[in-house]
Amino acid sequence: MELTVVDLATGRDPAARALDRALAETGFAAVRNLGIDAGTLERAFDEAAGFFHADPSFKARFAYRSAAENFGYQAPGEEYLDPAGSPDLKETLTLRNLLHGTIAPERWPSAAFGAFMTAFYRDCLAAAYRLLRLLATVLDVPEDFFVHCHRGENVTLRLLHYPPLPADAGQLGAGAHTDYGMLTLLFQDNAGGLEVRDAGGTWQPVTPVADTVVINAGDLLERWTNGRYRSTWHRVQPRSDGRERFSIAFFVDPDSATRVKVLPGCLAAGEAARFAPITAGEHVQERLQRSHEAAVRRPRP
Ligand SMILES: O=C(O)CCC(=O)C(=O)O
Ligand SMILES: [Fe+2]
Repeated sequence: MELTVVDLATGRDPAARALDRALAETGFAAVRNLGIDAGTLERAFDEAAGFFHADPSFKARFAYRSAAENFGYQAPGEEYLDPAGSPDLKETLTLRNLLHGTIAPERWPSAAFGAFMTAFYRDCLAAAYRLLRLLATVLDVPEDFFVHCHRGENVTLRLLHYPPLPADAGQLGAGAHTDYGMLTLLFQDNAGGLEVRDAGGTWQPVTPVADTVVINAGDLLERWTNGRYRSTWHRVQPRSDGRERFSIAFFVDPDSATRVKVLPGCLAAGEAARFAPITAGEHVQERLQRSHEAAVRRPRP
């Protein structure tokens, strides 16, 4: 499946219209000229490779402690993005809420790594704000409506590594899931493996498009728009060809206290809201807990 390309260099209104169409049709888009420097992105992948290729005992020093904190390293088999399925084969370093001075120095593999990732996170958030402002124009809310409720408390940078394991029947690199929040930015190498479930229920491999960033709508954006934008199911196939895969996800999730209620502009006259209002923090925590508790409830296969 070729994702619709949304080029931010085409100007505000054309870009907003293209973004609206892509999110309404598939929930996914490939964004060009998002404003992330190519050299910075390359370094982010290099830093991720350096970390994931380190000794398991080193990585374990930065272990993920709880879904409430949502920060730290998880080895392959620790997370179930599909809580009803097998554990994911990926390993991850999750970096949440980097701009508010809450991260203790010992939680970082090194001070330089922490400084770089914090700067990269800031760049990603600025890029995400450009998209949030475009969405505000199409959804007929004040320009900073979404920016104001994404100050960063739940905004999360996540480094992912899919090791080159032999194919393992029934077990995925990342299990089938929808994303929990507003939007996700996904940077990937050219290894492929990402699949999106189309409207007919068929899994479609997503062809990587050079110099674009994949974005997708999450559950809360689906709720805000009364389903106009779909929080589309996706998954990642395991690496079975001896190659490894790296990706970097940036989850743009609303601050916990945000009340997510269907926007009036997304309801036609007389149309009922399909979703009850919900608090963002509760939804995101509930989804995080489920994907992590599966590992506690069930023995490893
Ligand atoms: O690694 C990828 O390409 C996708 C990962 C993903 O969907 C997620 O972490 O939510
Ligand atoms: Fe995802």
